[in-house]
Amino acid sequence: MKILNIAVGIIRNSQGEIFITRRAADAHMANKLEFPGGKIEEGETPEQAMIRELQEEVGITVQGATLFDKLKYQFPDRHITLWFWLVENWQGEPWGKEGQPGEWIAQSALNADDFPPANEPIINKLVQSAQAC
Ligand SMILES: Nc1nc2c([nH]c(=O)n2[C@H]2C[C@H](O)[C@@H](COP(=O)(O)OP(=O)(O)OP(=O)(O)O)O2)c(=O)[nH]1
Ligand SMILES: [Mg+2]
Repeated sequence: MKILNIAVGIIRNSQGEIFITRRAADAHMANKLEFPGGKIEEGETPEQAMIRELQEEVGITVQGATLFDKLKYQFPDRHITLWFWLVENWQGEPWGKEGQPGEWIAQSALNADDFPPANEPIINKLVQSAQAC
């Protein structure tokens, strides 16, 4: 059984859109949409890991982030803890630096079915808070 700690960024612009990428066809949760991010390495804090992953995967330099939520999820083959950071200040323009497709999607238009099942409460929280605006 794998135990993984994952840090991801919910990159939100001033129009209320979120930058989403698509996971590779050969990855765990293949072809699902995701918040860019990945595994927290030895000696890193969750925030440091998220900052590194966003530089590596989408080419931005995070300048400000707040913890949006933290949750645990059990897949059949792995137990993961996910740290979701809300990123509203950064330098650069996010793009799929590793060849993965990326796009801006209105926060209110996110669909939990497109994401790994672990993300469901987070997507619901984002959609509900968008509707309240
Ligand atoms: N990046 C990301 N991973 C997610 C999300 N939701 C979710 O369940 N996951 C899972 C899928 C994977 O099992 C794990 C993230 O691993 P990853 O493949 O992104 O890790 P990584 O970037 O460090 O990649 P690698 O070094 O293993 O190639 O977390 C999400 O929104 N974003
Ligand atoms: Mg990743």
